[in-house]
Amino acid sequence: FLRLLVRQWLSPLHRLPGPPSQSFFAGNLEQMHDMANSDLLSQWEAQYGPNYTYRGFLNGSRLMTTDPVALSHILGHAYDYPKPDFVRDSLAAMGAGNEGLLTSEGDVHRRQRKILSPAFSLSHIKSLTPIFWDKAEQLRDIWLQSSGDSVPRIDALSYLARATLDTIGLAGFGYHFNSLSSCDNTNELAHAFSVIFSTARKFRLITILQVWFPILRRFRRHNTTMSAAQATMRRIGLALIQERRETVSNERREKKTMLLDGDKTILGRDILSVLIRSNLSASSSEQMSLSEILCQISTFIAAGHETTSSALTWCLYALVTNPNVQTVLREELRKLEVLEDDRERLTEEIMKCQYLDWVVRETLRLHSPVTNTMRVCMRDEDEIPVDCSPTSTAPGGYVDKYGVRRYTIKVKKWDIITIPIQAINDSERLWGEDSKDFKPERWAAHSLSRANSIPGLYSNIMTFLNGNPIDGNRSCIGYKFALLEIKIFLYVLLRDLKFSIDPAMVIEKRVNVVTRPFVNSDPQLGNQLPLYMHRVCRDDVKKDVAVA
Ligand code: HEM
Repeated sequence: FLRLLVRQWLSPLHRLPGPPSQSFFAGNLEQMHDMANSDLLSQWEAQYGPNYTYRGFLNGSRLMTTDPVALSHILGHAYDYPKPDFVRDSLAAMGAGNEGLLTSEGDVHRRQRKILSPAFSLSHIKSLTPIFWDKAEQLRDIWLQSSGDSVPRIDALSYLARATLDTIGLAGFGYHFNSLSSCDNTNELAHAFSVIFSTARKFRLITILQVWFPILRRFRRHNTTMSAAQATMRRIGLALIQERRETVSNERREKKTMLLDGDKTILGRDILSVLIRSNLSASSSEQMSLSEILCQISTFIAAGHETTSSALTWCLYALVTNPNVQTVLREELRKLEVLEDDRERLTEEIMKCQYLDWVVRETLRLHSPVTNTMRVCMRDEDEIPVDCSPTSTAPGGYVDKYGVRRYTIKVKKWDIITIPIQAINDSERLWGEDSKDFKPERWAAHSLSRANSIPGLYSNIMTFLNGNPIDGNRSCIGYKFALLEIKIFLYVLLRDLKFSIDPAMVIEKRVNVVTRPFVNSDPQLGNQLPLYMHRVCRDDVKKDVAVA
């Protein structure tokens, strides 16, 4: 504790400008708690520039940066700037385990990422598309059946969450959650994960204390549910691994081809099978242990399920609040219908459809499922470079608290850095005055905008974190999986269904690891997105296009 106080006292971050602290104990943390629905970070950026500090526990200064040059440096040197221990611990407790890709660091991470990479290559992800099609069509049929001639109201969030859970179960490790077909949470694993992610987090002092005093983490809410979920996960995971190992050993014995291109069956194609093959091909010192493989299974669920369902839900929200965009998109997607008999070609064309791509990028920009992440400096000291290029209103660099213009930020070991993913994605400084508006067309002229310098893995947005790593790649390994899944779901759902929303309903964002919608007037119902929907036919599409 004393070390913490001394470290905070000695941190060079004190020199940076930033908002005044609100309390000695919690700094600005309480103020920042509901920032998904406030304009707090935009205001701070406008007032203090892209590099500033806010205050954490006992007024410790933490760096907040939306500066593309600083971001490239911090995220590019991922092993010198790992996730802080309390973030890893909290992700581990939420299902990712202590030895999975999301929570491992340094050489262990490098080794795991190398073994996992083949399973996330585009060619392999494409071979999983039959699962995406099946689950999207199953959901569409459920919604079509309930739509009939009337206009029913459904909670899009809960259905999409079930559909994406089923998808990751099958594509990730060949497991049938069957949560779309059984709406009552009867699957023990599905139930465990739904409890963990369902509760909105309140601002609580104990949460801050748990960051600094690990012993208090024993009193986390849902610890019992989590332990039960982890035990269930372990039991099911061990059985799945054993099954896959036997299949892969048989394959090797029979010298079957390791790649299954051309084969339309799913068996043996799931990410876990590819991981086990890739692991067996690695040298024994590089191989993952059984417990590491087990952790990857829960990591796929924790990292790949709620994130994708959140993205899809916000896509539908963006489309109901921008009905003209929904009409144009449906028209574009319906043009691809002629390829229905050739699924492979249709999938290729869906991936190439420019308007769909703009809509998805724009949704992921404005509604990033993960709104921020944290890093801690592990170099004894470092100088983080900042954007030095002058703008029309300001010269490059930043002015510190003492009025000195500086071109780097000095940091010391243990200094904490917040990467505000959503605030980078909708920064007015980077995206222009209309940065908060949903405008798919902005992507037509994107290469000319200042946002072009954001080091995002995908489309200069930070939703999947950074591309071009220098040392250590911590960007989302599943982003191709997510994009393909999102696009196929949107094609299937929008082609036959038209969605709308009650215009009087106020939708807010609630963040609990991922961002989900919440109806302001219905807090007791928790996270939800109530939408109206009805079946569309060709004539409706023509009429809508004429109006749009
Ligand atoms: C729209 C959907 C998704 C979003 C927005 C998303 C976002 C992210 C972000 C922001 C990170 C970095 C977290 C950090 O370092 O602080 C990440 C990492 C990761 N994601 Fe995703 N993700 C998505 C889908 C998926 C899917 C479908 C999978 C797996 C099937 C997946 C697996 C992972 C894994 C394993 C990591 C850890 C990578 C590493 O540290 O090397 N994600 N994701």
